[in-house]
Amino acid sequence: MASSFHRQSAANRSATRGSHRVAAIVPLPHHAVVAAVAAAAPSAPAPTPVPASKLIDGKAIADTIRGEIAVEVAAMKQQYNLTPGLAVVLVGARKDSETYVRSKKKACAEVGFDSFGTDLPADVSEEELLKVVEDYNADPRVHGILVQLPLPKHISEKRILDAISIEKDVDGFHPLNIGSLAMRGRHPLFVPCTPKGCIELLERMKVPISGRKACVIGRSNIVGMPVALLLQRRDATVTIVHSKTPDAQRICSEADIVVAACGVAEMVTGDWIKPGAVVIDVGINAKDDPSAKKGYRLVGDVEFEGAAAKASLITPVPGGVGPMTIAMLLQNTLESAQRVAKGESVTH
Ligand SMILES: Nc1nc2c(c(=O)[nH]1)N[C@@H](CN(C=O)c1ccc(C(=O)N[C@@H](CCC(=O)O)C(=O)O)cc1)CN2
Repeated sequence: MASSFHRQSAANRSATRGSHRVAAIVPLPHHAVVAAVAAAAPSAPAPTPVPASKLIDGKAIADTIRGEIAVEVAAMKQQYNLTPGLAVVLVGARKDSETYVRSKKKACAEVGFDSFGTDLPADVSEEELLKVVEDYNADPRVHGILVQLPLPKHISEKRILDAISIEKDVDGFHPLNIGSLAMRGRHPLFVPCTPKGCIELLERMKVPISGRKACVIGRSNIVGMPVALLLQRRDATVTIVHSKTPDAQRICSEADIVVAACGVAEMVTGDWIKPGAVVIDVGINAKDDPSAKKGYRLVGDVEFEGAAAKASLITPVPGGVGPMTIAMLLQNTLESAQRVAKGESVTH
């Protein structure tokens, strides 16, 4: 096909204008053929833009929260002469982890926190990493410790997370914090940041939770399981669906609130969504896109256009849950520093 597809050169086009001469034709390079075919082919209808009123703007909400935290930090400095401090430990050189760690340190500076950082090589030993955690446990300037995940395979994530002092566990991953989250009448010192961010989005958007059916897709320790516990604590009727759940789509399509945290790009399509449901998309996946500058774009675990057509409210990716993760980390660190400032003893 390419060889039979031709265009007029600019010179030939101008020569034809008004003269009815038959223009000479020149072969077109392959890439131009492809572009021209695409332009000539009946194109798929452009997706209908999602109305702004349906979008949960996580970035704007996170910015508001960060502003609120900055005000509290200034007050704390004045009243108690105390500055909240966050220690961030990075192991290895994963590009995404480096980006998140940079964003966390920048966010600390913006709200007036002190930040401390330790960058370790990917082949660091478990013992060396434990020593770093223990030093931060003992440092009174540090109110929160965060070890960026994932860790290299040779390091036991469990051993490292368990070593973080419970009163500095601002990621909320310590088993005592998760255990308290699961028990009625108990209150964890810290709630994991991404699940906490999902609930904060629902609450700030005034989405009723009590008595509603919620479906959480995914059962990870970091997101699926704690977000399900948080929804249940707010009196939602929660179903967790996962890779072994028969008929996950039907179960999800009965939910008033959907939290997608399955880690599979665009798995949750419009037919999973009940008309009027609220959709919180936790996924961040890179999808090839030759038209994008980087050659890819970020998509969630939800197929956005299809789900948005059914939902009453939906988070975009990027700009939905992601920015809330860092805002909640700051909030947890502030709470930790406030406990110290007020001399509150930490009990479980
Ligand atoms: N110790 C931890 N490790 C990891 C956590 C965590 O909560 N604690 N969560 C994720 C990564 N993460 C924070 O660490 C994180 C992920 C995404 C975002 C974010 O703002 N995403 C943006 C898009 C960013 C981009 O362009 O790539 C968005 O969704 O708008 C912030 C933090 C795993 N590790």
